[in-house]
Amino acid sequence: MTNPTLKDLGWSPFFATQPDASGGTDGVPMRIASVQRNKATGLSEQGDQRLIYPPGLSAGDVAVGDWVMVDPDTHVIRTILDRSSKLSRRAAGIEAKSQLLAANIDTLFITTSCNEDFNPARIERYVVLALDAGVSPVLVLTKADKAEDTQSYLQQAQEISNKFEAILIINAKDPDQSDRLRHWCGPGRTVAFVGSSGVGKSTLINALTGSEQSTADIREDDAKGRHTTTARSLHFATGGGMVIDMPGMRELGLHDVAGGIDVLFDDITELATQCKFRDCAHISEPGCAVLAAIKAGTLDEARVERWRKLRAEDQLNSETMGQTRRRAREITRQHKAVQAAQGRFKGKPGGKNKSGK
Ligand SMILES: Nc1nc2c(ncn2[C@@H]2O[C@H](COP(=O)(O)OP(=O)(O)OP(=O)(O)O)[C@@H](O)[C@H]2O)c(=O)[nH]1
Ligand SMILES: [Zn+2]
Repeated sequence: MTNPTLKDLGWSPFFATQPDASGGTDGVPMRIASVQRNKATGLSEQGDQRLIYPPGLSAGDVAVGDWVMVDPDTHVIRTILDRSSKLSRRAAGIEAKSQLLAANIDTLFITTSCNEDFNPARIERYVVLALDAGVSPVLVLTKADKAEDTQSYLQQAQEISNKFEAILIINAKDPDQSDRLRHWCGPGRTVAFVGSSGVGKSTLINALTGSEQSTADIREDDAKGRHTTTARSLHFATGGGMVIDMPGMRELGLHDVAGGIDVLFDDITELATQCKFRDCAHISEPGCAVLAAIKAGTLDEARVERWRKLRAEDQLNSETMGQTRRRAREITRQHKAVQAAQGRFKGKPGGKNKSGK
């Protein structure tokens, strides 16, 4: 492939007009293709480049899909440009930390199969993630060739949400069918895949990028499948557009997605405003409009239960992560104060400040 143009890589006026990009500096814009602990890979019109994190910036601050301005001589990242969209989750593990998943995505392909993998609660999580980030969700139902009744899956999917930009039912192994995804991969567009292991994400990504990443055959008795890839990465789709692979996402802990929950469950959100008590928990309160709708048969109780759980999880995670962030800020503040004091002690007023900012 000849070198891509910035536009091929997804560069747009949204990025070009940011002060850090257009401020007359000699920084070079690059798109992050992979993030490792000690380095990142950036793509530019000159090809790919190994990038270095400056002091104060670490791998956790940079997402695959990010646009960064890079020092052309040292290849040190100068700034991360504002993101048009950002996907993050609560990092796996007990510590309440946010983990960046991907940035500057236009479409999220929520992938599941027409079999036991199809799970409304999981699909809703992904939809909330996308809607909250302002990313368009497209539901891709794979293994249609193995299902007896694909229509029932379509119907269930429609009941989950009317916010999907499209619902595709396909055999991911048939190139004519996987080609339908190209509609969202035009030049300059960026798409990402999420879904359980073994649902066909690699098969679809390989079809779009024309490359041969390894796809492991899952055993029928191994419901979780086997993970063949572990790191997130950005690839070119043949015919234009970019694809972000996000493997190994066994858990999707949500945080700070109240807006996305409100949009996905807008009917319940609207009803809840009519409850008698403002702080109604919709469990047993008198005058609860949500419970009344369930009783009248106009609202699915299981869906309300999932809505309640998602809201509770989001509130808990957002709160604990807010505390972690505040604590981290406090530690940084104290650290800076100590550095400044030491700087003064050595006769350097205010401590050292190389950037001059
Ligand atoms: N019959 C059929 N098989 C499929 C379809 N999609 C995927 N497969 C097969 O299912 C297996 C798993 O597919 P992958 O593409 O590796 O799934 P994945 O989602 O990338 O899985 P991880 O890499 O573990 O996250 C492979 O053997 C695929 O060939 C489909 O639509 N129909
Ligand atoms: Zn209520």
